Amino acid sequence: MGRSWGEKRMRVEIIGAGALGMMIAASLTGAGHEVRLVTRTLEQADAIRSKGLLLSGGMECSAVAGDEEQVTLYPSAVYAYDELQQDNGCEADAECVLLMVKQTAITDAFAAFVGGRIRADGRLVCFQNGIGHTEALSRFIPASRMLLAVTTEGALRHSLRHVEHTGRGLTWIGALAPDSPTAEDNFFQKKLQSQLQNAGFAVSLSNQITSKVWNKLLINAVINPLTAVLQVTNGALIELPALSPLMRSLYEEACGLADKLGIPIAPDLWEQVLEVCRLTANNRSSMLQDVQSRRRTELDSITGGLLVKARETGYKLPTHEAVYALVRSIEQQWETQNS
Ligand SMILES: NC(=O)C1=CN([C@@H]2O[C@H](COP(=O)(O)OP(=O)(O)OC[C@H]3O[C@@H](n4cnc5c(N)ncnc54)[C@H](OP(=O)(O)O)[C@@H]3O)[C@@H](O)[C@H]2O)C=CC1
Ligand SMILES: CC(C)(CO)C(=O)C(=O)O
Repeated sequence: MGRSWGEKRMRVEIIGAGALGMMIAASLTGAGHEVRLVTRTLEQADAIRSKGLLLSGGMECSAVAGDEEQVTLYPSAVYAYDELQQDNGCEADAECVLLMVKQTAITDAFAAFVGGRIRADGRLVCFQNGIGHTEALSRFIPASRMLLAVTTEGALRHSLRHVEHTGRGLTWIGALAPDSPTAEDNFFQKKLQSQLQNAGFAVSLSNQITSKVWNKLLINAVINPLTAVLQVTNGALIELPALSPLMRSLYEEACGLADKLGIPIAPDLWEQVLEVCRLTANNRSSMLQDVQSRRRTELDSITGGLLVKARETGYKLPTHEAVYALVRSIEQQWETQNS
């Protein structure tokens, strides 16, 4: 008899217990999956081990909460990165590793660590915004074992263990190397889709995930740097008439590059950019949050990712060059102060 992808719970390892990692870990735990969560610090691992994850928000359609406004959930295991670096008997036995760190955390040493966490028949699913990370990871993990996820779910971290699900969205998942998928590849994707759906997420599979990644990249490349430079919420961008031509230039330059690279962009993407500004009007973009917390932003994977592709193809992105220099200068101010 054939296997059914909905029939069995998954054993999942989530690396990165930030906003997205804690929210998805809590939701999968609530749906009965075996979740191992990997934090950066021992302090956070201890906090979650002793008091659990606190999930709030988004409860109206959550699979875990019923009528509660917040729930506490205990993942099956929690480890700090350093603990897993030591030989502590925690095998790389998850069928699926969900990577939920920011692009800025993906150094060669970290990519090698992630490679060591994937079992021989396991899969890595990368949730990062932007581009460039798969090149670093594929030095340690075969491309055939990597999937990309693009999500418009919103999550906000309030403390080491409290996360708020700030907005329900959609998630697309697809293979990094979509040509000639095996029966095993198809089975895995359908199982992951079914299990995430059963944890309350709206998930679609895509055999054009690169195009989805680029559509989200273009949205981020228009919104994020401008909010970071101007220190305004997403909604303010469409309230300031003088910004409109600048946003449009960023958008058109990036569309021209995608076209040159043969990557399909949704015909209504400009309307989507404006719609994201309207729907998330009061939100601070992730880049603005990073700037305000003096953390290194994902600039190099968003605007910088476009600039790398442009250089490789001899394409010019003057407006993105200018915006890159502005955000990078903001980062350099505090790098100089801290050195
Ligand atoms: N938040 C959201 O709503 C969405 C986020 N995304 C994307 O998802 C990715 C994650 O975003 P988000 O969750 O917001 O980011 P966060 O910064 O909230 O979370 C990233 C987490 O990774 C942890 N981390 C860093 N290095 C390591 C390490 N060596 N081992 C284990 N953990 C590590 C960080 O730990 P520490 O805090 O201790 O430094 C942090 O908790 C980003 O690429 C983002 O663009 C996409 C869509 C929506
Ligand atoms: C879509 C947007 C701009 C929402 O804030 C985002 O993805 C981000 O902040 O990184």
